[in-house]
Amino acid sequence: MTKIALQQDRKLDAIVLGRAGVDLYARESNTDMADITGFNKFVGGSAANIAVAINRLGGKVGFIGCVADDAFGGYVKQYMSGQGINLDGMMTDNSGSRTSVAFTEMKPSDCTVLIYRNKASDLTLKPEQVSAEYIANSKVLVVTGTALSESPSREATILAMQHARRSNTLVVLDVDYRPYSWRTDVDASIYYGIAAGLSDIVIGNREEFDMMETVLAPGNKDDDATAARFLHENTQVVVIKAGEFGSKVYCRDGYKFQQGIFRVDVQKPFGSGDSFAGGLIWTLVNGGELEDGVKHGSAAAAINVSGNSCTEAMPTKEQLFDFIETREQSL
Ligand SMILES: Nc1ncnc2c1ncn2[C@@H]1O[C@H](COP(=O)(O)OP(=O)(O)O)[C@@H](O)[C@H]1O
Ligand SMILES: O=C(O)C[C@@H](O)[C@H](O)C(=O)COP(=O)(O)O
Repeated sequence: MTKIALQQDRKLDAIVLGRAGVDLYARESNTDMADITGFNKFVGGSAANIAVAINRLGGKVGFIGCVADDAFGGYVKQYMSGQGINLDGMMTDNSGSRTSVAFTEMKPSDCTVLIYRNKASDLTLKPEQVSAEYIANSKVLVVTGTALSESPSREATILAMQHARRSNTLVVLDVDYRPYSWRTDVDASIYYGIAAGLSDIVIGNREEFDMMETVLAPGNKDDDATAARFLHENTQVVVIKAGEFGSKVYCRDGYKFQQGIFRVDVQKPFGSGDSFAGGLIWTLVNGGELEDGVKHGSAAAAINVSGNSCTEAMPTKEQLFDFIETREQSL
């Protein structure tokens, strides 16, 4: 079994950096966007989803990001602080930017998600708004990679990672690659390469690692070779997710293992990656083994894809353990 060394004497378990926005989920299931008659409103955005996932399991969570100075920004902050998430690192931008908004169909597969991110507020985060002291108060800094796609958020994100390294705060990179956010895959692979080198743990799916290998190993599809390539500089663990095929985990000392999925009745495919990261990180900050973390992440993801949203479908600790126990008993 593998333990990840963490600083224990910290006020926060994890700070998540990236976007928090509004998710509007179709009221009707299995209906095309053109025929949907209305949407239900939730807080979403990859980083907010991960923050809520860790918080719902019982972790103490902070956030670094930015929303617009408008009603949607107010709604996002009200929801997150209402959940008990510390928002000392959450900025409000009044330059005319807009809080990120996603509209989704509700289908088990081939599900359209339209994300409105013109002049997105989260990408206005500035280096001078990132506090070294705040990050030094947390066991883990979780970076969601879309924050690297544009300046000044890109510089703010790299600075946050450098602060974390200096204060022995464990750095986790969730690749969170949204192709339309980037000019080219070459640009993306360069900045993701820098961020991966600053990270202790890198979590991504095959397509995301393909993008990160654009320059160094174009066309590579071999997970073992990918892991070997990324297990350098500060990186101790590489997690390669594969949706319904589960995930593979590689450690710096050569140890590797796989985790399968928990089969459920899927309502929508999105939210899986964010709940997976939440379950994994929550386990590690509580001193759990990496193998248990990946199992908890997989279970949290299965619960989430069978739910009606991302944030509100994140499980509590009791729901997570009940789910795992029930599934294992029925094997
Ligand atoms: N249909 C599914 N049923 C159960 N678990 C799933 C399903 N899809 C994904 N998962 C779980 O969520 C994890 C992350 O999902 P994946 O789709 O690979 O991430 P991402 O959304 O970042 O691409 C998977 O490794 C798996 O454990
Ligand atoms: O990430 C977003 O901006 C919107 C999310 O909340 C959204 O619902 C989503 O697509 C999450 O998907 P995931 O990255 O597959 O977990």
